[in-house]
Amino acid sequence: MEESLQQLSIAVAPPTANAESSKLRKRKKKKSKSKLPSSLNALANSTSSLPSQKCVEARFPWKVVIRSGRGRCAIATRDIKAGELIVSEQALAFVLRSSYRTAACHNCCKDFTEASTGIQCQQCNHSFFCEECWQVTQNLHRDCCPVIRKIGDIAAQEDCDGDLLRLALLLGLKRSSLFNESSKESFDSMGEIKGDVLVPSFHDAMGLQTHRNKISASWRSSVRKACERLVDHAASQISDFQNSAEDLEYLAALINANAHGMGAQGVHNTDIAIGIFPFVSMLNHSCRPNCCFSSDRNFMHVRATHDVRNNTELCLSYINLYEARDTRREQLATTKHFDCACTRCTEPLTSSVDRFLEGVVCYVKGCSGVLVKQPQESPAAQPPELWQCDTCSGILDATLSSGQVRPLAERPWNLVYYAQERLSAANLVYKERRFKEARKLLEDFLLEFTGKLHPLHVLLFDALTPLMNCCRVLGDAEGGTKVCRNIINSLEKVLNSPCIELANFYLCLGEMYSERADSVDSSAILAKRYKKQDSSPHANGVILCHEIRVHTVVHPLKHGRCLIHVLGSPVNEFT
Ligand SMILES: C[S@@+](CC[C@H](N)C(=O)[O-])C[C@H]1O[C@@H](n2cnc3c(N)ncnc32)[C@H](O)[C@@H]1O
Repeated sequence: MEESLQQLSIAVAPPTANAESSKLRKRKKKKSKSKLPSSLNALANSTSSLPSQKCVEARFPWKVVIRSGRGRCAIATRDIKAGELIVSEQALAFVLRSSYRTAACHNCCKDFTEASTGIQCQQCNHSFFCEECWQVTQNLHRDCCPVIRKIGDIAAQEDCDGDLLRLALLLGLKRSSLFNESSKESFDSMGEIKGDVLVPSFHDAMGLQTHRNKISASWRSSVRKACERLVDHAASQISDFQNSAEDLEYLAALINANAHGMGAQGVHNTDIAIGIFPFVSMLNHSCRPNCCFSSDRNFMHVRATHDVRNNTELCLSYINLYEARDTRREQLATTKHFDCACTRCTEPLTSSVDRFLEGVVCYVKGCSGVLVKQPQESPAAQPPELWQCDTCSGILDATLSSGQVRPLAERPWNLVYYAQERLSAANLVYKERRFKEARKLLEDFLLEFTGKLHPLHVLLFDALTPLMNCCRVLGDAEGGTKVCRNIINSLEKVLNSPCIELANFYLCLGEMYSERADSVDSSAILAKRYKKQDSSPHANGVILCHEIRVHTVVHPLKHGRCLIHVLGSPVNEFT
């Protein structure tokens, strides 16, 4: 889910499907007899059905079942091999993020290139289309274009996310078309399979979670005001706009709980758009997922990253997984409004890899264990905290004799605090693009805290990516390669490889080998070596793993490397 949406994170009043703005009510009396069909109301409150689930079962190896505490889940209906396609789905609706609105077509999400920059709508000035889409959608777009033009102002004045409002408007239009007799899409229309792709209907989105009762009051207030203004404007501009402010609020909450980022082709790690994919949304989150998703234009593809047994739940990750357990759980609770019940979050901390991510090296002489912070009764409790070693079982608190502990400044809670401060200072310099200084600060930070914090500690890990980038910007591809290898090493120990995070860093590694090969002109021998490394098992690992993400996207790989399908093989076999 997207950061800006998360910041707004949500609180939407329960939709009173029959409540509508007075203006719309008046308008409907005059213009339209249609009202929200009762069966649609029923779907909106249902958590038990996915209206078009027969389509899934007919084409893909999973079905939807309900599990207590997790709602609907996607369950494998046979053994699935790593790399197999779980689902391909066309977006029910999507919007380009405002900062990338010139990057791709607003109808099919195809990237623009230097040669073809897209046609800008001269009415709203916001939307861009490729030539093919402009031919077929310009009339449809003109209907909602005056409203789209207005959304920027409404969002700014009501302190609300414009992209969220645009997507809510598009979903609202889908909803209207369901019971608009003149529309081609009839109320009975259901999702369908076209070719190998699921094309959802609005029905399929209606049972999605919204967590409206858990949303903050400030979000509710700003989104509510923005939706009221949006509805007033839309009702005066769009014929048969059958949505009240409550309806749009409901859709905004649904978007916040379910929207997926969509990446730019050829640029890893960049979400240029957000979209709603009701079938993909059936997959719950796990901090140890067995599937991953990738987007290609306005399609989302999910693949298994591991072999999966029949009857096993299929899960994706909604968040960054190289985070401490508490941080992950807090992120999911505040931005997605649920308490994660995945296996990684519920296994005992003492035997989980999670203990290393916040662990401090044990102070007891001769012990190679890790001190783990013990759960406190109140999460807001102040230090001294209680830390216990996972190996010698030594307990560390403020009362420990001075012989056993390092100076006060190095007690775990102080140590972690100082490390955080130092890393934040270094990151500030990095963000100001003072790369030389930032590199020095990051290297000093690592020097000081390696050996004190556990080698897999998130703070040490978090220093590595900016350090690698500094090396690259400063032209030190060799230094960058070393740091990248450290990142991969930590990721492989912590995450359920192969996974997207690993794939991205393998790709970086391959790119850096390419850069090194290209930059070496004096020594043919060195260039040959780098080229060899570039096409080495490591680099193959990049391709094999990365392909999960870019399955249908041709990534600009150098030296004519081709994408090979060996997704079933764990990355380790290639390192
Ligand atoms: C995208 S939906 C997934 C489908 C959902 N279970 C349903 O019934 O529609 C995300 C929601 O599913 C539930 N969920 C997903 N992953 C979960 C997890 N690891 N633990 C508990 N609940 C989870 C939460 O309610 C979350 O807001």
